[in-house]
Amino acid sequence: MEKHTPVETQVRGLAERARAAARVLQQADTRAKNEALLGMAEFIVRDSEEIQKANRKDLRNAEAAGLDAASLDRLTLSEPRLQAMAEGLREIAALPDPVGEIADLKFRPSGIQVGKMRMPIGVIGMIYESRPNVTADAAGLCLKSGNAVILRGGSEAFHSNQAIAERLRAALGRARLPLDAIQVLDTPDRAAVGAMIRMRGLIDIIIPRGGKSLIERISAEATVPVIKHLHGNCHVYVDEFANLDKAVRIVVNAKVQRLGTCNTAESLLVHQAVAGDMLPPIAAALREKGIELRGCPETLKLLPDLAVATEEDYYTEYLGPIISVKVVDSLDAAMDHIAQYGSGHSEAIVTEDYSHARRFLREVDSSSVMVNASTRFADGFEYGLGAEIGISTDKLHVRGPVGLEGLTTQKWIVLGDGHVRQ
Ligand SMILES: NC(=O)C1=CN([C@@H]2O[C@H](COP(=O)(O)OP(=O)(O)OC[C@H]3O[C@@H](n4cnc5c(N)ncnc54)[C@H](OP(=O)(O)O)[C@@H]3O)[C@@H](O)[C@H]2O)C=CC1
Ligand SMILES: N[C@@H](CCC(=O)OP(=O)(O)O)C(=O)O
Repeated sequence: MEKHTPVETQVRGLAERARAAARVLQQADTRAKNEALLGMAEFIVRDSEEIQKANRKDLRNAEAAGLDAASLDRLTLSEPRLQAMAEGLREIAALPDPVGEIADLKFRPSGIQVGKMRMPIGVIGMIYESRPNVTADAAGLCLKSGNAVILRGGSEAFHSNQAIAERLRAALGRARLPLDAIQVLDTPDRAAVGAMIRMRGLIDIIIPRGGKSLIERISAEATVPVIKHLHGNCHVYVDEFANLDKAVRIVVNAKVQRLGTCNTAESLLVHQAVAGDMLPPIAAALREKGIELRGCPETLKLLPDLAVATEEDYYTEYLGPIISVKVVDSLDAAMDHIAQYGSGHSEAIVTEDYSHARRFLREVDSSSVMVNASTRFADGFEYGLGAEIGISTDKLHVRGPVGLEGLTTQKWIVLGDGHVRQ
């Protein structure tokens, strides 16, 4: 008989219970799911002091471990953030239920009707950063889309996630839905991640949200299908036909609006024909916001006091107040640079030229490609999905911001009335 480690046995138990819960959830009616979502919001608000107490424990440990200020901020659950989490759950309750939706129903010459019905995926395993609000967002989206979920948040958020999960599960119980529809791993041991990603047959999809170390492990070890939500080395390309005012606004917003998110711009490309006019004001606007620029030799001719950008810089997602800069001699060179160094997340062109905009949209192979807009728009809420589980940098089964629909699949349905094939 195959031997399992204690962690593997623990994760298998969770996955088996999730599988059983998923079968019930698949049939759950919208009213029960919404009742649970509203209950989750209610309990999070009601027990906000308890949740913040657990969060303070995490914050103390994280501070002692020397976590940086941006990460501490992401970990913090203030009263307004808990209110926002609750509001997010209420918004998910208000979204239409995608499960059971029938589309494309058509008569065939044989007389049968053929169409597609939207279904939950089943059991989702999610591994994500130390941002405890994601626990509620992800659980809410999975529930509404009829999926059971096993959540593994960052270890720094361990106590916060346990406290939130307790409230989420209490709401499931009140709505008479299976508690095992939402389970949070109760160990920070990374071996549990290794076990989750090999639970083929019990977990249907793994959604990893994270950076390099997570990518490497998933790529080497996962046997369960994966929808990667990975790092964003996002670019803004200021074309030779760019409008200066738009360029400054877009570059500043894409870099500065939130430094630590995956859709933040990490690299600025500027066409050489306009670099002399546009780089100095763009650089000044970025520096005013405390951003350090690291440039190529051409950039340094215009802005000699900058640090030199190395090859490594162009591959780097800083998640902080630094941006790499490169002067390029054509639209093709900009797109080649993005193809080589980018992570396929989100890229923007600033241009007034229709043909360049069209080529950029068509030829850049990233999950979101934008014309004259900030990469920070790559977000489920901004795209009208209501909420998001994250941004898929994979091409299968869903790409870009993933909302309720991305957490479902479609099966074929056939309606006959005694029809047989000739
Ligand atoms: N595309 C998207 O939707 C999103 C992408 N991101 C990306 O995430 C990154 C920032 O988040 P960050 O917190 O640094 O991410 P990390 O990759 O460090 O951590 C994310 C999660 O993965 C776990 N993990 C990391 N490495 C391993 C490993 N080798 N084995 C097992 N588990 C592992 C972490 O656990 P542990 O706590 O043990 O470290 C944590 O739960 C950025 O690159 C950002 O772009 C962030 C949000 C959304
Ligand atoms: N869509 C989000 C970014 C994705 C996200 O949640 O990233 P992160 O803040 O790194 O966990 C936003 O635009 O704020």
